[in-house]
Amino acid sequence: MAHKAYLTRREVLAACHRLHSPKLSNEENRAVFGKCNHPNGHGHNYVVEVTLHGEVNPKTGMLMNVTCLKEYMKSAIMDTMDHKNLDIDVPYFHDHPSTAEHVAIYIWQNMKKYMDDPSLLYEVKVFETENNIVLYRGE
Ligand SMILES: CC(=O)C(=O)[C@H]1CNc2nc(N)[nH]c(=O)c2N1
Ligand SMILES: O=P(O)(O)OP(=O)(O)OP(=O)(O)O
Ligand SMILES: [Zn+2]
Repeated sequence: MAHKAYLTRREVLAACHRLHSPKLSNEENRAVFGKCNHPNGHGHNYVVEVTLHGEVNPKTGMLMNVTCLKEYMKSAIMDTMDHKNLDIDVPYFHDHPSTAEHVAIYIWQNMKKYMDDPSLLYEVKVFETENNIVLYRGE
């Protein structure tokens, strides 16, 4: 019987953003997002944890070589988001406020695009700060 396990890799990226919704007026944006709506933006060191769930190959003892997961995360997360202005450099955030919720959803969708077997993706966890954390499982 093949065992199933969860495999998680962590990456840290630095990016800046401004919480602002084009669907709200400037006054509403200020009221909703407060200091995070400041026009000049602010930065975070985002911690991202991607978790896979699948069978452990009895021959290799691996669900997936972590090196492979690292490559997926480089393409889907680091190359597109690290040291960028999310609202300018990442098209997804041109019409989605760059909240941690949307960052997690964006990463989920991008990982699915790069993975050879997207069915292995179980969860994306985004720590926007040490205190603000979002968990997304594709719902
Ligand atoms: C703190 C910050 O710098 C933020 O950008 C926070 C402000 N509040 C907030 N609330 C959410 N539900 N999701 C967020 O990403 C977020 N970012
Ligand atoms: O408001 P910040 O940017 O300091 O980020 P935070 O984690 O929401 O701050 P706190 O949890 O201390 O309010
Ligand atoms: Zn922020």
